[in-house]
Amino acid sequence: MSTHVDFPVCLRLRGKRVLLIGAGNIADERSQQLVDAGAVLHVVAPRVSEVIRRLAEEGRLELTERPYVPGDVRGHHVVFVATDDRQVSEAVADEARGLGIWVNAADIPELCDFTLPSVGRRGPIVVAVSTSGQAPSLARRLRKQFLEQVEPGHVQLARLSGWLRKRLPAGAERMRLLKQLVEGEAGELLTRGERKAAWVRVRAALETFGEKQ
Ligand SMILES: C[C@@]1(CC(=O)O)C2=NC(=C\c3[nH]c(c(CCC(=O)O)c3CC(=O)O)Cc3[nH]c(c(CC(=O)O)c3CCC(=O)O)/C=C3\N/C(=C\2)[C@@H](CCC(=O)O)[C@]3(C)CC(=O)O)/[C@H]1CCC(=O)O
Ligand SMILES: NC(=O)c1ccc[n+]([C@@H]2O[C@H](COP(=O)([O-])OP(=O)(O)OC[C@H]3O[C@@H](n4cnc5c(N)ncnc54)[C@H](O)[C@@H]3O)[C@@H](O)[C@H]2O)c1
Repeated sequence: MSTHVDFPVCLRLRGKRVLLIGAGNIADERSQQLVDAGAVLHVVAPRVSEVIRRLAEEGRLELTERPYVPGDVRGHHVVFVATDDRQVSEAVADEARGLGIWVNAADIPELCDFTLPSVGRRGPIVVAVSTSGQAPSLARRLRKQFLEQVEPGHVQLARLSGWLRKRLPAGAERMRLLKQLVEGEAGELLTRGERKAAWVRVRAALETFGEKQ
């Protein structure tokens, strides 16, 4: 049994050119996630699902309705293949590899430069579970369980931390304050839904911000 582990990252795809070959069931969810992430998405496929057609009509992706042809991959940062034809997936992966462009082939690990974890979201919080390719359906089950543990208070806490990050100058004191926000009383109160009491603690901490520098 393989003992390797994959290296997890969160890609910032806003404005990046992404190619998706195939427009069926698997491509549906991929295209929605990629468009939500702000990717400039180009889909190539002869048969197109309703979801992808609607996204194209809304101008949220570019659609080319024909089979893949060599040359399609050039000019993209990353490529996803989700076709029902293994030979097509191999040809796309070959072209991508020749150009040094990273490729994911749905359900074909040996063609993948990266694999996809099972993903769930609550606001800015992302739960992603990988099993290093061993058990995708377990990844899905665990993702659902972990996501249930993310409370509305956690989402508020993440948003508050993000808001403070933008407003306070970076440095040791900000780091201390944000760590204290999450690990201390304010975080505990927010997680329990006691927003007013939490805000009193945050204001007190902000009033003394700058004095300890
Ligand atoms: C997590 C998720 C993300 C996503 O796809 O978005 C994902 N697969 C999901 C579901 C799923 N896939 C399969 C089943 C049927 C049960 C089963 O076979 O176990 C189910 C369960 C279901 O459908 O409920 C079949 C399957 N998948 C792969 C193989 C090939 C092989 O193992 O050799 C086969 C056999 C094909 C065959 O037999 O022909 C391979 C991969 N699938 C991966 C990701 C990557 C590893 C992720 C990890 O490390 O955990 C990797 C390596 C490559 C990749 O695709 O990136 C998504 C859940 C999304 C969600 O949360 O809903
Ligand atoms: N749908 C599932 O739940 C599921 C589960 C496990 C594995 N898979 C695997 O994932 C892959 C994709 O499944 P799916 O359900 O999305 O298939 P699908 O039949 O819904 O869609 C296949 C897509 O591939 C496109 N395609 C075919 N030949 C092409 C070519 N030459 N160039 C470009 N596009 C081409 C088709 O036009 C279509 O849009 C398959 O290998 C399937 O075995 C799917």
